[in-house]
Amino acid sequence: MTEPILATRGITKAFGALTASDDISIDLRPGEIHAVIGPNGAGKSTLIAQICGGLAPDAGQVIFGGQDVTGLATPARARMGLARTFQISALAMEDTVLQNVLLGALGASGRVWRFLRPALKDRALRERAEAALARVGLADHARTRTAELSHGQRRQLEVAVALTLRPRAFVMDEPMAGLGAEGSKQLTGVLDGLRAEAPILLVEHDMDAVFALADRISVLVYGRVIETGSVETIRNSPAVREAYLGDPA
Ligand SMILES: Nc1ncnc2c1ncn2[C@@H]1O[C@H](COP(=O)(O)OP(=O)(O)OP(=O)(O)O)[C@@H](O)[C@H]1O
Repeated sequence: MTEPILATRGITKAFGALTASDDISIDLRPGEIHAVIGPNGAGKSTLIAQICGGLAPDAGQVIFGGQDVTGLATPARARMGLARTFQISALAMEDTVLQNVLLGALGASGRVWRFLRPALKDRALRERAEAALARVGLADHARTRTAELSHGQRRQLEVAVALTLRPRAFVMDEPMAGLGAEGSKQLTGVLDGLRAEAPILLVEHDMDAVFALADRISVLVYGRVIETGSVETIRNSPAVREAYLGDPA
C-alpha cells in the first residue's frame, strides 16, 4: 500500500471528563481527498488542531512525511508542507489578489515581506503567484482589489496562497461554510483538481461536497472514528446511519 503522507496514531485528547479524541488513527494517502464528517461536537476541530499543532495530544502521534511531528509547533509543520486553510481568513482586503498571493510566495521563499515592492518585479515569484491564481480560476482577477471578490472567490484565493507554499498536504476546515450553491460548486471544482497536487484532509458539513469529492470518508462520533470507507460504504453503513444520522437501520 502507498505510504500515507499524513497520519495520526492513536491520538487521544481529553478535556476534563470529556474525551474529545478517543484513540484516533486516520491517514491521508497521496492523491486522495479524505473527508472527516461527524455531528456537532464530535471532535473534528479538536482532531484538526492536533494534526496542525495548535493542540498537544495526551497520547498518540502525528506523523507527517514519515516524521513524528507531534512535538512540533504549527509554523514548523507548515514549513514542512502542511497547509491549513480556511481557519481564519488572513487575506489583506485592501491589496490586490495578486499582491496577496505574492505575499504568500514571498513567505515561502523565506524573505521578509517588507520587500513586497521588489517582489512585484521578481519574475520567478510573480510567475509562481500567477500560476497559483490560474490553478484556482482567478487569473482574470489578478488586479482586482481583494475586498471586491465574492466570498467564494476569497476561498479560492486562500487556496492559491496555500499553493505557493508548495504543500505536501492540505488540511481544510469547512471550506464550503457560508458559500451559496454556486460558490460551493466552483470551490468543489477547484478542490477536485487539487488532489493530484497534494492530498486533502477535508472537514466538511456540506454532504453534497463530501459525496462529490471524497475518495474516503471517516465518520467521527463522540471522539471515535466509527467507520472509514468509500462514499458507498459510508452511505450504506448501518452504524453510520444510526450513530450519525440518528436513523436506526
Ligand atoms: N478547549 C476546550 N475545553 C473544553 N472542552 C472542549 C474544548 N474544545 C472542545 N471541547 C469539547 O470537545 C468536544 C469536541 O469539540 P470539537 O469542537 O472538536 O467538535 P466539532 O466536531 O469540531 O464540532 P463542530 O462541528 O460543532 O465544529 C465538544 O464536546 C466540545 O465542547
